[in-house]
Amino acid sequence: MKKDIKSMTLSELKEDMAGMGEKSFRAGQIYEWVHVKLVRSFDDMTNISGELKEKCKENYDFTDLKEVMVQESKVDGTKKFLFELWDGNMVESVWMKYKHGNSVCISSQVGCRMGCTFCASTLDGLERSLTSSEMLDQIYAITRLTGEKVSNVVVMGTGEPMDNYDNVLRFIRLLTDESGLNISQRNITVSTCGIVPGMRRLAEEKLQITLALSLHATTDEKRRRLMPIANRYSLDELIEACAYYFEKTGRRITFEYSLVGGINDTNEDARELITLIRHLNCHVNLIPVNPIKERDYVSSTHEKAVAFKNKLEKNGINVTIRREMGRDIDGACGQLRRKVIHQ
Ligand SMILES: C[S@@+](CC[C@H](N)C(=O)[O-])C[C@H]1O[C@@H](n2cnc3c(N)ncnc32)[C@H](O)[C@@H]1O
Ligand code: SF4
Repeated sequence: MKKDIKSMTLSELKEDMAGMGEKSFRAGQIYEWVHVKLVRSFDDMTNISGELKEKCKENYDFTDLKEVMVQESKVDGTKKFLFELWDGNMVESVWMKYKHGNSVCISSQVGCRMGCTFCASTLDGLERSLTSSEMLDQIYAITRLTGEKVSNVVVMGTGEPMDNYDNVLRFIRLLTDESGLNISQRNITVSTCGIVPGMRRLAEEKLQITLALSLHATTDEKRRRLMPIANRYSLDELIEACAYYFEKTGRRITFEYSLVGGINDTNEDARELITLIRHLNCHVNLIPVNPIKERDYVSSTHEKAVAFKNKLEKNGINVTIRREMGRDIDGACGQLRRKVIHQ
């Protein structure tokens, strides 16, 4: 079986080159073509001999994505890309322009098996996990297509990163490698629905990335109604895992809280949330839920969202209402892919 060259570290590639009787600087050249110059095939590597290119083609797969569709928001310029993978599966990625730089939201799996009731990504279950190279490809393709540098990456598209732990970790190491795109760890956020062993394992890696926890409810009972994963891990365990992440990394936790009208946006919910997290070094991101047509959840009103935010703020909690990016372009992740595969 061929190896996936884009998922290999520079030292792994050096070892391989030595095994092929090549000089080690060749590994550096190839790595630069792949991860800095972002070429799409061995044939584009102009300083590599024909003979070595052939050897590489025999030994390695070179992943690439096919752009299927782009939607551009007329409101804020956000672009949503639908890409086709080598096996015909599709993934979505989103490009957002902020004052501090360009951010890309990538998918980590094709579909998801976590079953959160408000999420379009899980409606068809999990197809498969993405390789590290397929996660990098989303960023590399968007960089080529927009002609602009990406400075921030959020693993918040379709999929549960902790359900694909090893590939996600390798992806982060490659993305932050100084011989590659060299994106700062501090500019990377990984969002999880709350798989406690994965969160603790990530804490042990002592990376400087931000861990975002999709909380969405303040009691176990309410959370179980929204997110099946809450049957496996209690809020107490989750909060302890968050404290552990901070203890190991010094990075404050982000709590994602999608406001669903009449479900989790009351005054009482705000009070319970304060009690739950006030002892933690954290930030809360309130996200008015993006309704999907398969479910009858509605977004909280703007007034409710502001009242919720004010209550948290008065109690000393850092909080923002997330700017809704690209609502006019099938904003909730997983919607565009479903629209295309079910048409
Ligand atoms: C799609 S998930 C992917 C990362 C990870 N699986 C998780 O749940 O955190 C990213 C974020 O989008 C949120 N989300 C999913 N569906 C949404 C919707 N319809 N409206 C608003 N947020 C949504 C999730 O709760 C989560 O906070
Ligand atoms: S919110 Fe995250 S974990 Fe839940 S179904 Fe969607 S992608 Fe999966």
